[in-house]
Amino acid sequence: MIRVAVVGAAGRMGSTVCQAVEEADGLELVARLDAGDTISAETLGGADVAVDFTVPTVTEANVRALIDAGVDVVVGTTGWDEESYARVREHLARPEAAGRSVLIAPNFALSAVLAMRFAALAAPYFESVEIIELHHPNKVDAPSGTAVATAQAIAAARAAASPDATESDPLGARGGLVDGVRVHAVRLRGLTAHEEVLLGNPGEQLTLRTDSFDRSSFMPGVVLAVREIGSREGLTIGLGPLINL
Ligand SMILES: NC(=O)C1=CN([C@@H]2O[C@H](COP(=O)(O)OP(=O)(O)OC[C@H]3O[C@@H](n4cnc5c(N)ncnc54)[C@H](OP(=O)(O)O)[C@@H]3O)[C@@H](O)[C@H]2O)C=CC1
Ligand SMILES: O=C(O)C1=N[C@H](C(=O)O)C[C@H](O)C1
Repeated sequence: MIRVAVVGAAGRMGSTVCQAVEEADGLELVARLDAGDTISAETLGGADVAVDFTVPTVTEANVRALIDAGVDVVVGTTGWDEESYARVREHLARPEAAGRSVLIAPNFALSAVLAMRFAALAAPYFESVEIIELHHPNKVDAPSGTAVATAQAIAAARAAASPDATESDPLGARGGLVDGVRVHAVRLRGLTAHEEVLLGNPGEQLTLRTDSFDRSSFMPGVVLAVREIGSREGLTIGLGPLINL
């Protein structure tokens, strides 16, 4: 039995994860922590693994506290970058953290993980590429962590910038640049989590689209990560390595 604590347990994702853990074979939910709770071996209730779905401003501090409390950590919270990954690697490399492992994934939905991979595969074959991410209006960060990861994967796969003759854009209507890739964020009531990658060539377009209509879409990936994290070492980024992608 893998004992699981959920941090951010009262949130949209945290509460869904609590339910998924309770329903999963071989997992036992032993602690629900949220804002205002202290992270310690005692409050984690004997957990082997903690799952963090909180907010970008606190997740790194939570991960350090969870490592110090002696648990492996699965993180879905966004807001990570190369510097914060490096700090977690350093924290894990200390002798006191021997045996501890952390997985941080911007998106646990299979359709999104595959869309990111497909976008990187397609990117070198197209002149233009732009990303549109669309989310519920309660989301606190933009662009989405998934859009950032998608743009980074595209930029790593192709050297060329998309052609763009825009000379005047006082309102920033052309979106933000992530590693040279344009990202546009939509916030709309009724949406959950969606992303389109538009790839254009003369006379043709490839559109890759992933839709999470419901937070249940993230649960198989979260449960897989909880089951696998104990057999991994150090920091794993993304769900890809767990599904041979
Ligand atoms: N990787 C993935 O597949 C997915 C990632 N996400 C990401 O997960 C994160 C959470 O999203 P969502 O559930 O919608 O957000 P919510 O705002 O619904 O949930 C966040 C929860 O964390 C709590 N919280 C705030 N600070 C702390 C703290 N210091 N310690 C413990 N809990 C705290 C909040 O409490 P309070 O409201 O009282 O502040 C809230 O209950 C976001 O970064 C989102 O982008 C979302 C979906 C999928
Ligand atoms: O806040 C959300 O809802 C989501 N956040 C993640 C992100 O920023 O990419 C994953 C998914 O898009 C849902």
